[in-house]
Amino acid sequence: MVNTLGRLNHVGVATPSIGDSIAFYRDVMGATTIHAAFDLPVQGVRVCFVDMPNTQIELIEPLGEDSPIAAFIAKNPAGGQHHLCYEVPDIEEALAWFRAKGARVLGEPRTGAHGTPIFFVHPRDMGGVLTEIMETPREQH
Ligand SMILES: CC[C@@H](C(=O)O)C(=O)SCCNC(=O)CCNC(=O)[C@H](O)C(C)(C)COP(=O)(O)OP(=O)(O)OC[C@H]1O[C@@H](n2cnc3c(N)ncnc32)[C@H](O)[C@@H]1OP(=O)(O)O
Ligand SMILES: [Co+2]
Repeated sequence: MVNTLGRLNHVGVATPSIGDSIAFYRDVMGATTIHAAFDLPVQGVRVCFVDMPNTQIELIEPLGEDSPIAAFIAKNPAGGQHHLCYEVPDIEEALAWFRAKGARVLGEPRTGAHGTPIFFVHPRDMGGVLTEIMETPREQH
């Protein structure tokens, strides 16, 4: 059993329009803290965090045709819940653990939207849930 799994950092929500989604979370859901959207070319997405009392919603919009979420949006044109992200204290330790279990890790760790290394595990090895593993930011260790 993985004994280093930390808090749920965010719920990834894919959207065809971050602008429309921001309006929805602000005007319909009553979100009060919505951070500025920004492009993250290394991950192929435009990102915007919406704060919740206990976690964040991570709105992601495809950045170009090669985006890893392009196929998801093609299948779900209105968008939808895309991934869950858990924190771990040590990304290399977590990577070794998932690989030793035979889970399909998608690519190598890269810098994520919070500036710490992340990797993804295929939904087929995670009960149908695309899972992001993220190293906890230093100041929270
Ligand atoms: C903002 C930056 C960063 C952060 O710091 O937080 C991010 O969160 S970036 C988020 C976007 N990046 C990624 O998702 C990278 C990892 N993802 C991938 O490599 C791909 O999306 C994928 C998981 C391999 C799927 O790629 P796709 O091209 O869609 O492949 P398929 O269409 O062949 O799907 C294969 C299989 O998986 C099912 N699937 C696809 N996406 C999801 C999903 N989000 N949740 C659950 N299941 C998913 C798909 O339905 C296929 O299933 P079968 O039909 O049963 O084969
Ligand atoms: Co994410």
